[in-house]
Amino acid sequence: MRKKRKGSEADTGENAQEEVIPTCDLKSSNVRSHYSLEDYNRLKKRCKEDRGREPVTSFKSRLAGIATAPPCGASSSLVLPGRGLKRKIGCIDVATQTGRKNKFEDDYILGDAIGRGKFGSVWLCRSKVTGVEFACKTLQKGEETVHREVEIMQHLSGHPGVVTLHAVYEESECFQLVMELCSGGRLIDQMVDEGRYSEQRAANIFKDVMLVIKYCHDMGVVHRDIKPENILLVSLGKMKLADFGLAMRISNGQTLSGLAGSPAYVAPEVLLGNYSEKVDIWSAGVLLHALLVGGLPFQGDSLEAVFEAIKNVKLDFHTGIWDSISKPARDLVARMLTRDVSARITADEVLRDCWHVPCQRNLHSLLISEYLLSGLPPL
Ligand SMILES: Nc1ncnc2c1ncn2[C@@H]1O[C@H](COP(=O)(O)OP(=O)(O)OP(=O)(O)O)[C@@H](O)[C@H]1O
Repeated sequence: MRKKRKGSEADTGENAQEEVIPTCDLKSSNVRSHYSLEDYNRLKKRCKEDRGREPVTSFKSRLAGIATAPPCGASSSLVLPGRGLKRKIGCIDVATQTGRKNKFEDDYILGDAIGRGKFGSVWLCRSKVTGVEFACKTLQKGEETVHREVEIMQHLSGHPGVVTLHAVYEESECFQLVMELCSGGRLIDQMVDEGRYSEQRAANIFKDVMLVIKYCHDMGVVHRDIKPENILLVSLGKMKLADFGLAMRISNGQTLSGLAGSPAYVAPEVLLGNYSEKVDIWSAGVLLHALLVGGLPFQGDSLEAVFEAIKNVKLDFHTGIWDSISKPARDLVARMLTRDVSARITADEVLRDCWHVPCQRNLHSLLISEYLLSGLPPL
């Protein structure tokens, strides 16, 4: 029997709210995702105290992971032909089947561990033929959603904003996913190190994030776990979206159910039941807030409090730090963090927004806020 991984509908009950700090692995995304960046040190201490309690099973299995993937090849109401579905859902796509002929170790030399998620380890590896370095993610087959993660990565691979899947090796117990190596680290680590971003810098990274979200939506995929922990940096300030472990196929007009995501980034409608690809817009709005302000918009001392804030807190864009942020930037965050899903803007509309494509109308206010932040005179 397959185990349930991130996203099992069965876990949407009251247990979902029991766990406050689900994991103490500070290298993982959870602690940072749930709380403000400023709270990081405080949480570090609490995590230390909590160490020894039930670790991984409590979090993604109860909260983040929630919609189960259909077993590979099984039919599912969530896998319908729809927009952008360039291939039918299946197991392993031909393009990445080459690895099946050989074993992984015939073709690659395994190096050091470079990342660890709750459901897989990521290693450095080097091609024996070309000498090129890659990242290799090992996914144990027992996990129900593993097949879906592989399939969705194959479906999306090729876009400059998606981590390219180079090869898939299917072994009896696991899949080895050979991916392009993103050596710039995670956006979250840069955010923690550097604090809030200038509007110009935030706009640069945010635009790339939105381009890849729009691509996913056009391809009929909802990522469901947009957060800076899943944004990997590459050279020249470019980024790649990673970790499609919670991603789901969706067709036009279809809705998903099941609690999935990371608490601080989760959209209110996810907590209520039915939702669509617009959840990624909400999460990207939380990310934009974090980039501009240096903290998360919806916080609390418990998971319940965070959810309560997501459902009810009215953000005030007129006081405090927002004073130094341009009106177009504030407006964009507000339009993304709109609880009324039909009023929330789409990825396309976000990309057409004037803030990150400075137009005549708001260029001036952007320059003013850059000036206020930097102390340098505007150009
Ligand atoms: N292509 C890559 N290049 C470089 N590092 C990577 C790559 N893919 C993943 N990593 C590293 O490995 C970590 C874990 O990867 P990933 O998020 O895919 O695993 P996961 O088990 O699905 O994680 P999570 O616990 O967030 O669900 C990432 O945070 C990152 O540090």
